[in-house]
Amino acid sequence: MVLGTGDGSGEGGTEAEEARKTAEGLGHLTGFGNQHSSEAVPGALPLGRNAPQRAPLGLYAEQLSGTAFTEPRAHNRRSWLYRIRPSAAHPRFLRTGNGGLRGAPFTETEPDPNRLRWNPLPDPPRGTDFVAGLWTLGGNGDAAQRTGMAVHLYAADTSMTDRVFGDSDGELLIVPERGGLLLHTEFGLLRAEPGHVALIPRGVRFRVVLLDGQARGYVCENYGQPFALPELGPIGANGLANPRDFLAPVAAYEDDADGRSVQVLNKFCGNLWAADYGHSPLDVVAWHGNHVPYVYDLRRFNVMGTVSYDHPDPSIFTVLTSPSDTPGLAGVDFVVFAPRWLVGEDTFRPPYFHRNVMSEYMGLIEGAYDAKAEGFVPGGGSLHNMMSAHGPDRETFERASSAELRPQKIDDGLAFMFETRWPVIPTAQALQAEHLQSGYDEVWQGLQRHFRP
Ligand SMILES: O=C(O)Cc1cc(O)ccc1O
Ligand SMILES: [Fe+2]
Repeated sequence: MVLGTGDGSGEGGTEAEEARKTAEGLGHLTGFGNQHSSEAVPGALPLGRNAPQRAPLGLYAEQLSGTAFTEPRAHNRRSWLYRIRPSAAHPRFLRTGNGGLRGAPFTETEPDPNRLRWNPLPDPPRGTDFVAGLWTLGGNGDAAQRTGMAVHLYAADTSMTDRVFGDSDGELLIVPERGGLLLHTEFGLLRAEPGHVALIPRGVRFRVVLLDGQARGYVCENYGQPFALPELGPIGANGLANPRDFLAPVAAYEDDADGRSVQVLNKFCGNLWAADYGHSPLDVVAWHGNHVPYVYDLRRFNVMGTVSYDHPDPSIFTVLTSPSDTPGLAGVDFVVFAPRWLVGEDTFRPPYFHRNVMSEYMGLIEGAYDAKAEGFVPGGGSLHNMMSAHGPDRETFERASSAELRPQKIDDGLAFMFETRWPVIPTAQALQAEHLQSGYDEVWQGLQRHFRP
């Protein structure tokens, strides 16, 4: 597929309608971590070698490495791109404004043990695109050490046209809450609707077209090892997120007339840098490899749970995990609370009261969450940092303690969690935000004394 460059004036419909038509007709490749390959023009992919003396069709060969050359095969991520011009053909990057974006290390505020909860981001000023609409809530680790993560939110009302974004600091797990996204990446196009997640690997350039005229959601920026599927252990060979439900794009390229200027925004060690390319950097005609973007529909998650008693730990809901050097201890896990049946006998069924060494940022994509009767709303989020006491609010506790324990379908919501081994240090803007809720502690007030010795 050869693509227009999206100046928003396509004939026969609005930009959003055109984009939706494109999004609905997209092909894709399936599987997680595969060695995929794709060519938009037959013969563009060299056979039998990666770097022939002259690449086919006059293309330039370029390797994009997401892991060190020498990492074990099981972890190694790299792709070969065959493009109209090499990425190296660019002028100097210059610093540009970071807007609401912040990076690790997070040192603006004193680490705060309090439980915090936010309402959704306010609507953005008109003309805000995805990158301009990014707003960092907090994070941990150090981008320069390739450890830790950041929690960002975004609110946008405008498509990116003459600019693309790439993140040297980490991969981006995008969780749309409102408005579909059409992601034009170096590898081709992906459609991500609310209820899907999209992953843009470290360094991969992309621009975001809005399918519904406005968009809102969450982003987990993972500075550490790339997200992988969790081991299944005694669960067996199937279940949780099944590899074949991950969709990678097929090759599609933009071929501009010379002279068009495209701004490439690069996030590097927390700051934004910009360079004007004289061509579209989304000019990859063919590619192969496993450092690739993908989307996953969270409703495909094969939920496991108890069929006897007790509330299983939410690690059973892990979609993707970024491992650390310590087995079982994730830099960050992405966990989904998807529709499921609750059947536990003599069991307090909602999430239990707990204090956790891991830090939990939670967001809501739609509906409600079974631990919170009120105040945790779609587009909002909560932060329960290392060892902070939390769990069901008063209303949920009272209801669930006396509920009749019939099999019960939870199908009125889609919540998720970024769970990380280090505390999430809020940014100054997150602590000063008008949409930070006051009085969150009150949801646990009034839990009665029931002790009868
Ligand atoms: O705090 C939360 O709501 C997340 C969570 C859910 C659950 O089912 C068990 C533990 C846990 O931290
Ligand atoms: Fe929790």
